Order: sequence, then C-alpha cells, then structure tokens
Amino acid sequence: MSADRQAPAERPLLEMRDVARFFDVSPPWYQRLFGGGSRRVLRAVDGVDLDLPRGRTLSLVGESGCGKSTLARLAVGLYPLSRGSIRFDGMEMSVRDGSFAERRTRRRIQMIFQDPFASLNPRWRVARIIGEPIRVHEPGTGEAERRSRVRELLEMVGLDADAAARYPHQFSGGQRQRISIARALAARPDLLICDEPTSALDVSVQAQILNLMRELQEELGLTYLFISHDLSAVRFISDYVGVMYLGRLVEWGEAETLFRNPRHPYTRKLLESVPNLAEPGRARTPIAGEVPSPLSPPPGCHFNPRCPLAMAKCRTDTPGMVRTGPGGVRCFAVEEETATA
Ligand SMILES: Nc1ncnc2c1ncn2[C@@H]1O[C@H](COP(=O)(O)OP(=O)(O)OP(=O)(O)O)[C@@H](O)[C@H]1O
Repeated sequence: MSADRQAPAERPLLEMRDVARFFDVSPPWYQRLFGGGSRRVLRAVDGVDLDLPRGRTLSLVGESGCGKSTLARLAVGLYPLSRGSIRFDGMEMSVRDGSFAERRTRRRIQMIFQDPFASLNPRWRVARIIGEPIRVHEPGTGEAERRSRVRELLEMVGLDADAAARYPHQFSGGQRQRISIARALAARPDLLICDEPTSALDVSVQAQILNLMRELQEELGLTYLFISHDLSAVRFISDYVGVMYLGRLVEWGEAETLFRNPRHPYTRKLLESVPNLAEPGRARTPIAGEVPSPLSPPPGCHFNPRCPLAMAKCRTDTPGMVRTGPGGVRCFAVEEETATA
C-alpha cells in the first residue's frame, strides 16, 4: 500500500480512477468449442471516475444490471479491479499485500447489505454478531469492555441493551437492519457502503432507517456510498448522485442540481420514469426500449439506441466527461449545448 501527500482536508475520502471490472462469463463448453483465447467478457463496470468527499453521501442510481453493486464491491475490496485504481484516504487499495497497513485501512470501509436476515448469522446472538468485529479489529479489548461497547452500539442504532441476548430471527426487518448497522459501526469505519439498505423494508420503516443513517452521519462524521433504486430515498439522503448506464458513469453532480436540472438524456428519462419525482400532474413515462446486453453493448455512447438526441457520432464515438459545475456529463449533445452557450 502506498500513500501520497496531499492535505487530508481537501482530498476526497474515496477516489476512483478509470475503474473497471470485467467478468469472464464463457461457459466451459464455449472455450472447448472456440478455444481458450476466445472468451465472452461482460464489462460490468468500465472506466468509472468518481470522487467521494469526506462526511458526505454519494448515491449510485441506474437501471438493474448497470453495475452499481459491482462498483460498490470494488470499493470495499470484494472484487479485484480489472483496470484503474481506487484510493481510500490517499491509500492505493488495489495493492493487496496483506500488510497490517492494508488490513487497518480496509477495516475503515464497511458494507451494509439489502437483506439483513441473510447477512446476519442466524445461530449467533446479537452480542456475538456485533462483538465479532471488535474481537477481530481490536484484539486487545477485554470481555467486559466489549460487552459495554456492544451496549453502546445498540443504543446508537436505537435498540435496547437486552437485544444483545437475542437471535436475529427474534427481530423485525427494520430492527435487523439496525443490528447490521451496529455491526458495521463496531469496526469504527469512516466509509459505509450501503447496497440497497432499505429496499427489503416496509415504507414506514425505510424512512426510520434513512433518518437513523443521517443522524449517525452527523454524529460520527461518516461518509456513505449509497445504492438504491428508490430515487426518493436517494434524494433524501444524498449530497451527490452518480448515474450509471451499462457499466459507465454517464452523469454525476450535486443531488439537488441533478434532480432539478438533469443534463444527460438518460438521467432525464430515469427521473421522468418515477411518478413522485416527475413534476406533479405529469404522467410517468417509462424509458423506451430495453437495456442492451452488457455482453455486447452498442458502440459509441451505450445509450444511443434509446436516446432521443442521438447523433451520428453517438453511434461510433464514446463521449468524454464534460464538467458541469462540480459534476460532469458524458454526452455529445450536452457537450455541443455547453460549447454554444
Ligand atoms: N460475479 C459475477 N459474474 C458474472 N457477471 C456478473 C457478476 N456480478 C455481476 N455481474 C453482471 O454484471 C452486471 C452488473 O451487475 P450489478 O449487480 O453490478 O448491477 P446493479 O446495477 O447493481 O444491478 P441491480 O440493481 O439489479 O442490483 C450485470 O450484467 C450482472 O449480471
């Protein structure tokens, strides 16, 4: 792991540069038939540049299969990168040398999953579930101190101390997600990667969890990378939003600006497709056409077959990221609009 010198205050906590992750999805028979050199490669994430400032929330949105979860998993180190680099607090995370510095840095990135039931060990009491990260990351901690820290964490997420003696199945979905959050916090993270943390919950419970996340962010200075299909939740919780389409980031910017004035034709369509985000009284308009297969994405801008503004070059060339205020847009039409403005 290596760190470079830049004042920590100005440096984003997470910096992604040209991040890509490809999956080899050739079935064994395919290789037997066409040879080892001929492979079917799925470009789940392809060339994403993104900065996440400290203490802020950046959400990733986009239709199913656009690469949000893969990008989140790359950030937490669950997959190796196929290309590019990820820096966390100035540390290059693609170098996996198993060193103490690497382990200490990885502890500072924790993940919360969509289904709290599947991600909690059903045979462990809550005390052990939340106590385990403390045992792993702070091995010098005594039993009494660990128990007291578990109680403190339960209180932080709004659960009574007697929850410690119970098993995950004895809790509701919302309470289980609180336990998952407490477990993540037990590792004293700076960055929480939240992959659809509320989508398995009832609507009223979703709001409680989002409020809790905001309170914890304020209290602990946490940074969130938040993934959700629920654009209302995204609008509520985000400082920044990144829009993905077929493995690429097509637009990003400050949340309110992006929701009020989306620039990329795909972002516009995505927002129009959500009833309560579209202007009141305006009908919901689903995005026309199917998302192309990530195994053979269209050349040029991936969105061109569905785009109302597509020009000839959109079918052959890939647009670069044009800066718009603190964000950016990858679109030739926006590029021309900006150049003539
Ligand atoms: N381990 C894997 N092996 C092969 N393909 C994968 C793997 N993980 C993801 N993919 C593929 O990569 C693409 C992006 O998937 P990903 O789960 O990142 O999308 P997503 O935007 O999070 O979707 P969703 O919103 O449905 O969770 C999809 O086409 C998916 O099928």
